[in-house]
Amino acid sequence: MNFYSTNNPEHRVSLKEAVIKGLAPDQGLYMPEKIPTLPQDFFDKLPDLSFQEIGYEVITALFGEDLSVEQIKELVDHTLTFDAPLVKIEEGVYTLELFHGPTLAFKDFGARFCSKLMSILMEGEDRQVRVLVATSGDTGSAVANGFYKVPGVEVIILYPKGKVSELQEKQFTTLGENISTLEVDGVFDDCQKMVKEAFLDKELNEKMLLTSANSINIARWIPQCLYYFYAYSRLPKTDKKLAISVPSGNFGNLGAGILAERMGLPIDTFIASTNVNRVVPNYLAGNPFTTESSLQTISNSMDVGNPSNFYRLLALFGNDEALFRQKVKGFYFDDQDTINGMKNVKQNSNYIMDPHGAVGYLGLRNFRNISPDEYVGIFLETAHPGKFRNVVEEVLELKLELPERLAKFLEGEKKTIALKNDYQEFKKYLCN
Ligand SMILES: Cc1ncc(COP(=O)(O)O)c(C=O)c1O
Ligand SMILES: N[C@@H](CCOP(=O)(O)O)C(=O)O
Repeated sequence: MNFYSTNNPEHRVSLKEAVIKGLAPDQGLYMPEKIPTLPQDFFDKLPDLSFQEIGYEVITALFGEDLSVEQIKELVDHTLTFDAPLVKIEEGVYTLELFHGPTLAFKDFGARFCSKLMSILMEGEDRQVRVLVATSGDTGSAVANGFYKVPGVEVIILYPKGKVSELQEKQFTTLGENISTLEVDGVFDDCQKMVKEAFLDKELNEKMLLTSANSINIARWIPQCLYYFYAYSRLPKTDKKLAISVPSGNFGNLGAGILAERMGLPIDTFIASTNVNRVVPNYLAGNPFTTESSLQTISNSMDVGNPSNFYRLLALFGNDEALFRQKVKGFYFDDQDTINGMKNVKQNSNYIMDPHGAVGYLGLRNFRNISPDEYVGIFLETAHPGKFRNVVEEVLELKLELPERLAKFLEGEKKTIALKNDYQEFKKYLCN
């Protein structure tokens, strides 16, 4: 299958080119030229399939023309090595825990898939690839982990100084080897802008092979649709309509959910839940889409004012804005709302949410307040609360037990390079 650019549907490239380039030359995002619909018998048998079996079928439908059966099996088996349990929080409300992977965040699914797919596509080539990543916290750690010590790959992570949690920072600045990190004097959107500029810099691209492991890259974005199928498969049988709330920043995760729905998964409504970086909820409320400088919040990984995936969301609805606004509802919450949500759920359900999951929970609660009996809802819990332990411990007045694989990062020594918020400085770094 070929992939087109959201900026120009005539511009089409192969799977390999879309993955290796990451971003289209016209700055558009690559999209599958056709979205396959899965057959009804796949949906009928979903509850009986394992996560991996679901993965084989979905990935075959999307990449079956380009990859062999063995390659698809290798990819899915490498990605789905941990579970994503669906946990009941209260009547009609479930959370899908996406934090059981190596770095305890949902990005682990996409990062593992991306690194394996790149190695499959680059097999037999002796070119060195440089993977550039902009992160507000979790992408950096997941990608660093997913590509750690992978031969022929160098990863360079840009992150905003002082705006990621202590544990997130430790997870990507302490590894060394093929992972380098740049601490940028700016916000996440500045990091993202510099990375995108590098992909479009002709001079730079003549000297080196650059690619992305952010959700702009289809190899990071598409596999995120797998756990929506899995969530649906594990939901107790119900006649109610399904609403899924996605705590969002760069909107790759929500986009992957919409992709699953376009492939036939019966999700009635999506809820785009954000912190005060509310450009998408503003748009969904009927305003024109505008970007803003990002604001710092306690759900820091969602502090994005210029979400990369906005035009991909629109493309998934055939650029039909009315349909987009009908299918996706937006809500935003400030830090005090988030704190109250975390406290209420701990008190009423004895469940500890991280601040991002809490924003997802609140979006679902607001939506269900409108018509509670019609819907069953799932909100995505996108990171382990321990990654944001300072916030969680203070809000809930408790001491969190850190999983061992998280605690061990605290022992490592942070190694990073300070970088001005200036593209020329970044380019100089890359050329040295
Ligand atoms: C914990 C957490 N929740 C939510 C998000 C938002 O996801 P997306 O950027 O796909 O909207 C992120 C960052 O991507 C994250 O790290
Ligand atoms: N919230 C993200 C920002 C980058 O998102 P991505 O999905 O486009 O990689 C982060 O955790 O870094």
